[in-house]
Order: sequence, then structure tokens, then C-alpha cells
Amino acid sequence: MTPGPAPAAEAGAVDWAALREAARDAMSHAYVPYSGYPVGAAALVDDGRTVSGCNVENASYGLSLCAECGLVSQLQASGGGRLTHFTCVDGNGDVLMPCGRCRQLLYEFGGPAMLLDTEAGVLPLSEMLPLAFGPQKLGPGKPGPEGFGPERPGPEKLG
Ligand SMILES: O=c1ccn([C@H]2C[C@H](O)[C@@H](CO)O2)c(=O)[nH]1
Repeated sequence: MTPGPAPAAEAGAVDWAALREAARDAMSHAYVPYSGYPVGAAALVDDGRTVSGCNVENASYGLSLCAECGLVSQLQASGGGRLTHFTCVDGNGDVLMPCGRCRQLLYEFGGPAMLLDTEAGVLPLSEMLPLAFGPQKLGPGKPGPEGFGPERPGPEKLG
């Protein structure tokens, strides 16, 4: 995790090349003895942090963790917040589309407006996960763009 504001420029222009570089760096740490297919993901958080993750496989194949799993874990462990811009790369460092399950993971923390780096350009997540199921379906007061604040679920509300 890197503190903000880089690579998001102060003025709002986002440095996608720097974000892809962060994803490539994460990809270089992937643990992929079974598929041999490393993946790295990186995203900007609404406070300017950059979070990233790599895939981590397991001898029990189905337990393997996608790069996006590591990314959202780092997001939450480093203070939470909302994902605003996301990219994912394969072992060649080329843009990779997140798998379906990971689009749902990203939706939880970025919502429909999160911008995604795709083979067809930068698109909102709403175009990559249309008609999504999300926190809003579970009623008012659930996490979302307006839901982060005093009502945000935290340790004080557990147990
Ligand atoms: O969005 C994706 C898609 C695939 N993988 C990983 C899972 C597995 O380790 C490898 C091959 O499927 O790629 C990710 O990390 N993210």
C-alpha cells in the first residue's frame, strides 16, 4: 500500500500508466505454482492511496485467491475506503479483465461508478457487471458511496 496522492494527480487526472505499473509490481509477487499464470491488480482509493494484490494459489486448487482478493483485503486492512480506479494485468503486464467473481468483489468496494481499465478502454464497472446485485439490495444503511461514514460497519459494531 502506498499513501496518496500519487499516482492520482491532485487535479483529478489519473495516471493509468503508473497504476498499471503498480499492478505489474504486484504481479511479480504472484504465487502460481499450479497455473503458472501470474496476475496483479492495483487500484486507487478515494483518499489517494494505492492498493494492490497478486494471486496466491493453493494445492487445493479451488482455494486459490485471485489478485483482486488480495487487493480488497489490503484495502480494508489499510483503512478501508472506496475504490475509484482499478487495473489488472497478466504475466506479460497486459491489461486483463477481472473474472466474474472478482467483478462482484470490486462492486462491493467501488460500486457501479468505479472506473475499470479494459481492453476496450476505461469503462465504469456498471458496464462490466450490469444489473448487479450489491449492498443496496439489502436495504438502507448498507455500504456504498453514501454509506461510508458514521454508519460504516466497524469493529465497534461487531459482536
Ligand atoms: O480476475 C482474475 C482471473 C484469474 N486470476 C488468477 C486465478 C488463478 O490463480 C490464475 C489462473 O486462473 O489467474 C486472478 O487472479 N484474477
